[in-house]
Amino acid sequence: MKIGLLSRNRNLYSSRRLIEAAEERGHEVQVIDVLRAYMNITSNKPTIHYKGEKLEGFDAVIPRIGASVTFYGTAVLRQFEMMGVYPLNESVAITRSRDKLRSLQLLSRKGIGLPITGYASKPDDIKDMIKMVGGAPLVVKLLEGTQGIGVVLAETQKAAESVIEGFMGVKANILVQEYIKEAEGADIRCFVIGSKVVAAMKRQAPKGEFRSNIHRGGSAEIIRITPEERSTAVRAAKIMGLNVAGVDLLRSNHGPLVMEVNSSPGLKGIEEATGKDIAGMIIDYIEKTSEVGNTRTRGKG
Ligand SMILES: Nc1ncnc2c1ncn2[C@@H]1O[C@H](COP(=O)(O)OP(=O)(O)OP(=O)(O)O)[C@@H](O)[C@H]1O
Ligand SMILES: [Mg+2]
Ligand SMILES: [Mg+2]
Repeated sequence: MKIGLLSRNRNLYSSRRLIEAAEERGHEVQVIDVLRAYMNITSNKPTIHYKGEKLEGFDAVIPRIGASVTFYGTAVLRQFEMMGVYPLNESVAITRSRDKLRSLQLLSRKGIGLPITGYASKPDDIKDMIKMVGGAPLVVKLLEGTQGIGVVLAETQKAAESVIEGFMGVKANILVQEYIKEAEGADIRCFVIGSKVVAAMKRQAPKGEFRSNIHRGGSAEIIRITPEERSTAVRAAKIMGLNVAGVDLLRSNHGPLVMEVNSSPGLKGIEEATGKDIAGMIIDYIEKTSEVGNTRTRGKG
């Protein structure tokens, strides 16, 4: 097969591993920096050019589109879809998963367990909003945050009020969420391929910290998950329309709660923690599933 890897940097661990796994299996891989691709959207003959040449003959594309290039990156991916190229994850599913509110709404509609979550733009009554989500302690999250930055635990009503007021004062988009204390500073990353969790790791925050992000000093180890956790992760990926997803769960005393569903989950942490060849499994999955039009949007993007 000829596989396009949509990635801004071929030297990142995930890109390197995917190239390696594809080449080991006899496939040809071209790395495409989406920002450098340009497209012709004339009726009926979608084309993509790259460095002066037409991109042709691809059987599949693997999107590894960073959050900061979602808009243009998904447009390039959509163009591939319109050309009949099989996408590992579809553009519509990626767009959907990048919108945290939309994702939570979709998951809630299907009855997936979620922490009680509130969202507001300019509430007149912050006290009532806090009451609505069950009161302090609360987790307040900047929607644009990653790696745990902008995730704050407000332990008291007063702290919650002032954190929310503070974020709103600088016009930040925030979520206000029930604090799952019994998770004890851990979350579980389930790596889903197709309809299976192929690997799972537990990330544990250091002492005195509730955020399990590796960037915040968290540590990762392989973990056995329960059948309920397994089915929750698989269902969440499916609801988002993602073939490959990183589903983050919190263990609450009323079952697994989905924190988020990631459409370009990194391979480094999970391969190191579990010793599994996730890149190889992704390429095997593409071999089994890549067919023209084998997407929910039937190649219409
Ligand atoms: N409602 C919650 N209850 C308990 N712990 C939480 C809750 N929300 C988040 N955490 C902890 O804080 C960490 C960071 O939160 P989250 O994953 O939402 O933000 P982020 O990692 O900054 O964002 P992103 O994953 O998009 O980069 C989680 O991994 C988890 O350990
Ligand atoms: Mg996170
Ligand atoms: Mg996240």
